[in-house]
Amino acid sequence: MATAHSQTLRISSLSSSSSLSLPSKLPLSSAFSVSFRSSRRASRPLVVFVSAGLDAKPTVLVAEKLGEAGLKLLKEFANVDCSYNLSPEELCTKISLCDALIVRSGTKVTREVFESSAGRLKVVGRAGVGIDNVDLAAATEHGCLVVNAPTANTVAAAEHGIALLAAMARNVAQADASVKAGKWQRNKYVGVSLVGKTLAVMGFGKVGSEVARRAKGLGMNVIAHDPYAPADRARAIGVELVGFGEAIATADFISLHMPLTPATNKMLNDETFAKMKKGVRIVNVARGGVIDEDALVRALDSGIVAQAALDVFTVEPPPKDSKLIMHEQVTATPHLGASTMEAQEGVAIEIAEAVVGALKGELASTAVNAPMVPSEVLTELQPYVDLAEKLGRLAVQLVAGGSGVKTVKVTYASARAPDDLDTRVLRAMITKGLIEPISSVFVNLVNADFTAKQRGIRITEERIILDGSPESPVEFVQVQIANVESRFASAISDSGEIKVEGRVKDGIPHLTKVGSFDVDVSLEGSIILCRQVDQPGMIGKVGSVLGQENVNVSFMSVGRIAPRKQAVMAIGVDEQPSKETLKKIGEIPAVEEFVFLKL
Ligand SMILES: NC(=O)c1ccc[n+]([C@@H]2O[C@H](COP(=O)([O-])OP(=O)(O)OC[C@H]3O[C@@H](n4cnc5c(N)ncnc54)[C@H](O)[C@@H]3O)[C@@H](O)[C@H]2O)c1
Ligand SMILES: O=C(O)[C@H](O)COP(=O)(O)O
Repeated sequence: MATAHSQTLRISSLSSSSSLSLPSKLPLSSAFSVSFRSSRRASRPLVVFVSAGLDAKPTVLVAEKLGEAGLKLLKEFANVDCSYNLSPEELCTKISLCDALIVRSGTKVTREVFESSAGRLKVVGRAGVGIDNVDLAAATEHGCLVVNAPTANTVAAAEHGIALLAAMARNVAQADASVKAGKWQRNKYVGVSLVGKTLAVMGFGKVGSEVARRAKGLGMNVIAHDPYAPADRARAIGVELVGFGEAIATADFISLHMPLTPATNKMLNDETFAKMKKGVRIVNVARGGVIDEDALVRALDSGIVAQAALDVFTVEPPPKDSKLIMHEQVTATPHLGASTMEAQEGVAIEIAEAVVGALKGELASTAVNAPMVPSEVLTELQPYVDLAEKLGRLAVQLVAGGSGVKTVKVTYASARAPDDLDTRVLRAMITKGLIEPISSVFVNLVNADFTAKQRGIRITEERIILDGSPESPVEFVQVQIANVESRFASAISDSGEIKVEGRVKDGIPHLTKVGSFDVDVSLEGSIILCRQVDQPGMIGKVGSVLGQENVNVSFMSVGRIAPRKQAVMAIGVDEQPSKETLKKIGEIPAVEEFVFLKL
């Protein structure tokens, strides 16, 4: 293998005029401007979700009632259209004029909504926890970020769960209706006590654990079932985590607090009701779909379930003649779990901040369909993110037309321990760099993996663990594209792949290797790569051709195998040289091949 040396020259400014057609047919510009700009800019968004031409205020459609404080925040940044009770058709019509949509649980954000938005919709904010009313797969495919407000209504939901538990046990709703009907039925509405009874909390997350804490205060014996909850968190509040079978078989009361997922759909059904203690009482403030409602009616009729208190239903609002709602042993509320003044103000602020942040290009910490990376990690990774995207852009432009990119290997060399380096953002940005120059697809952190998969590009990642101080997160990043031909033969490494490697120096991304040649050019503006026979005067010759067209050279570097043998010259240019100028470079006798690459 050739040992490549490199010499770096900083050249202030050279220029000229002339031309040549580009050796490849690759479209070099992308439909959207790129989110990561020159690392010399003072403050840059990490991810731009709004299309580039959007200099005017973005438009946010608020499709369900939102607290005033949240609306105020939104209005400071965006045009806010509050249109409630839209039909699905009206929503699809409006959405093409909106950059963000805010909903609660009452609006179905379907695939049709994303399709109708024609790419403009960049953020869906769910003012609450459950995102089962948003088609997440469709959102991801359309590069639309989904954020929720996961914490502000936790206490409200837990309090409602406890309210339903107590109201059910003491027949509060039924007795109230009876008194209002002019009756005085003291013997009919004898209840059951909570103290000393076993409550099974199904789903020991935010709401479930708050319900458990409160139920302990009421003197209940609380057990919980949650396959993903840490046992020590449960133990800390005196709750034992048990298996599903044990939970439903031993409980006097069951309270549901898991999300609706394919795994939890109709989790309580004929089979599971049959395994419960006769006379069990059930509370559901999670999602209606976790119970098979017809099976619950049967279980109530047979007495397996003595009572149910339900805030949520498979279809909301439920049909007026619903046997379940009309059942005497059922207490029902119209999805009120999150509906306290306090929770709604909190949720509105939480979602408004997340949506505004996302529209500004910040990564929301409550993103549902994008990697959640802590902001300090993002800040540290920022120049590497820039590097990653540019290496992807360079690598794909080196591929000869018709080769078809299928296999990409990314290597990160770092002194950090593998679990101390989150490469998801870097991989996404390399994918963005690889795909955007060759398609009209807008790639962001949300849809990068999906888009790569859809295009049949397999991206594998590898780590080189370096000795030494782990001060900087990454020493260098390599992008290799296998099984392709290159427009610039020197970009093919000894092992046969197109290879580009880069580093961050003083906060600025640099290209430091092309194929087997060491170079050093800062990744700003565009780049000309030239292979020539190493000889005196080459830098001057190329520089003066560019100078004649007033093309500003920002950086130049020569990597060579050995003195007077082949060398690769990397030239950073601020402007795009004309075809004539590129042709003149190609005509310099010692130049064997060259390529112009747009960053
Ligand atoms: N009625 C309302 O107005 C209202 C208000 C807030 C939340 N909710 C609903 O309550 C539920 C819980 O909300 P949260 O904020 O506590 O969410 P969370 O994500 O904090 O907790 C959900 C818990 O369910 C667990 N889980 C997942 N699959 C499970 C399974 N198969 N079996 C048992 N546990 C499982 C998870 O591990 C997690 O700990 C959600 O469905 C949410 O939509 C309803
Ligand atoms: O998942 C949630 O946050 C609750 O179900 C609340 O839904 P809502 O915002 O429609 O009240």
